[in-house]
Amino acid sequence: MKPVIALTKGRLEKQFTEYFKSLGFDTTPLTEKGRKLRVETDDFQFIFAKGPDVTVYVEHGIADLGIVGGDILAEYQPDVYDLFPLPFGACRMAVATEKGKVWPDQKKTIASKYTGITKQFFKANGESVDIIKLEGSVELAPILGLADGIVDIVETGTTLKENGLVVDEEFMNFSARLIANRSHLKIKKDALMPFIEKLKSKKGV
Ligand SMILES: Nc1ncnc2c1ncn2[C@@H]1O[C@H](COP(=O)(O)OP(=O)(O)OP(=O)(O)O)[C@@H](O)[C@H]1O
Ligand SMILES: O=P(O)(O)OC[C@H]1O[C@H](OP(=O)(O)OP(=O)(O)O)[C@H](O)[C@@H]1O
Repeated sequence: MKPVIALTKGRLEKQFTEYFKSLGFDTTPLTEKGRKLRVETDDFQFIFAKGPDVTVYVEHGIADLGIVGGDILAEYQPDVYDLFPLPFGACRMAVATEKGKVWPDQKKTIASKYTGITKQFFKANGESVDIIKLEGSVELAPILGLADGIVDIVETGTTLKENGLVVDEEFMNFSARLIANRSHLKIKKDALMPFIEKLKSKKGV
C-alpha cells in the first residue's frame, strides 16, 4: 500500500506541489487532477481537504501524513505527531483594527476564524473579550461595525491595507508543517521514513 498524504486544498496544495516537484517527484497527477479529491502518483496516494479536516484524517489514520498550516495545529490541537516545519506557507497571526481607531474602554469585541487562538491570546494578556466566530473575509467585521478588531493571518499585509486596517500586534509565526499519524509512524516506519527524511533534508523551494 502506498503511503497516504492528506494535503490542505488551495494555497498550501499549490506550494506543496512546487516543493514536491523540486524534490524530483512527478507532479502531473497533482497538477492535472481537476476536481478529483484523491489522486495517486507512482509513490503516494494524495487526498485533498480543508486544513482542519486534514488533521482529522491524519488523527484517525486514514492518512499517514498531512500537510497543514501551523495555525490549524495551534487552533485545533489535534492528537498527531507534529514533525517539522516546511519551507512554505509562512504567515503571522495578528490583532488588527481600523486605522486611527481607539480601542473602547469597555470589553472589546474581536472577530476571528481562530476563536481558540484569540481566547488564549487575550487571556494570556489578562483581558476578557467577546469573540465572534467568522469563516472568512474577517477584515469586514471592524469596517462594518460587527467587531472592534480582528485576529487573523497576515502575510503580505495587502488585505489589511486595502481594507483600511492596521496591525495592532503580531503574536505568532507559522509555516506549513508535516504531521503524521502517531501509530502509523511506528507501524509503517519503513514506508514513511525515506519520504520524511527527504522532506527534512531540503530547506527551500
Ligand atoms: N495569506 C496567507 N499567506 C500565507 N499562508 C496563508 C495565508 N492565508 C492562509 N495561509 C496558510 O494556508 C493555509 C490554508 O489557507 P487557505 O486560505 O488556502 O485556506 P482557508 O483559510 O481554509 O480558506 P478557504 O476557506 O478559502 O479554503 C492556512 O491554514 C495557513 O496556514
Ligand atoms: O496579508 P495578506 O497577504 O493579504 O494575506 C492575508 C489574508 O489571507 C487570508 O485570507 P484568504 O485569502 O485565505 O481568504 P479568507 O478571508 O476567506 O480566509 C487571511 O485570512 C487574510 O485575509
